[in-house]
Amino acid sequence: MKKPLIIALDFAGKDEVNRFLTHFENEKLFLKVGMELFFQEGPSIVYELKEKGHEIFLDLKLHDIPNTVKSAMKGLAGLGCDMVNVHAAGGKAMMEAALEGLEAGRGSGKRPFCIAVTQLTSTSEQQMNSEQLIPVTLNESVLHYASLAKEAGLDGVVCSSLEAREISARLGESFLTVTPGIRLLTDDAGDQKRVATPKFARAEGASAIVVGRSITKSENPFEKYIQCKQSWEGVLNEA
Ligand SMILES: O=c1ccn([C@@H]2O[C@H](COP(=O)(O)O)[C@@H](O)[C@H]2O)c(=O)[nH]1
Repeated sequence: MKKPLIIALDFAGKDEVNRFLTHFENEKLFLKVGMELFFQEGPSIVYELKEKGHEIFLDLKLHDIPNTVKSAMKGLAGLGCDMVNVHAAGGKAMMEAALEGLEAGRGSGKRPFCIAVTQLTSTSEQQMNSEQLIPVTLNESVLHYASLAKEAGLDGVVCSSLEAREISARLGESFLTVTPGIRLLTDDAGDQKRVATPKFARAEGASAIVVGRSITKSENPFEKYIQCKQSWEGVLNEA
């Protein structure tokens, strides 16, 4: 994977997506389809975006018993997306089952990358300790989930940029660290707790950044996309 900037298409439906994409006429993008859009539009949204030449991260964060996740992944494998994910909290057996499902469903096609969410970037250490009753540091929890994902054979994790460096150091550079919670310095963090700039994410060795509202809610989405891209590529001197 070539260090993509992935745009989170958190929209209610196709019309909004198509309106948004008019700002990106000749760009081939890496787009994230999440629950909001997929639950509204179903598989056709993936087919249509792929048809336009975009790469797709289908971010449905599966978390269920192994048998259910395996069957669901078998279905998702046929959609032609480039990346899918699960919650590492579902456990090693569930993650192994996800891979089995993807292998079973891919036919002659390429298996999409399969990554695991560690701790959501909207979770703080205090919240994790008090609500999930996980009595370790957030860093430890993320590293533990990342190790579990690696043992299960997954291709990488979703984590914040703050944990990317240590994950790569422990689990290897080829183990993907896909990092949401990305903001330029002047952007509002909103519900995100573990936030960083694209430039910081690159310095910490993140494999990919996921940017949603900073671009999608901007008055000039293309200009904001270019700013984020330049910060990610180290061209724009955003701290
Ligand atoms: O830990 C996670 C896992 C997934 N996400 C998703 O990324 C985008 C981020 O959107 P922003 O508007 O840039 O905050 C969103 O689709 C989340 O579902 C995440 O933020 N954190």
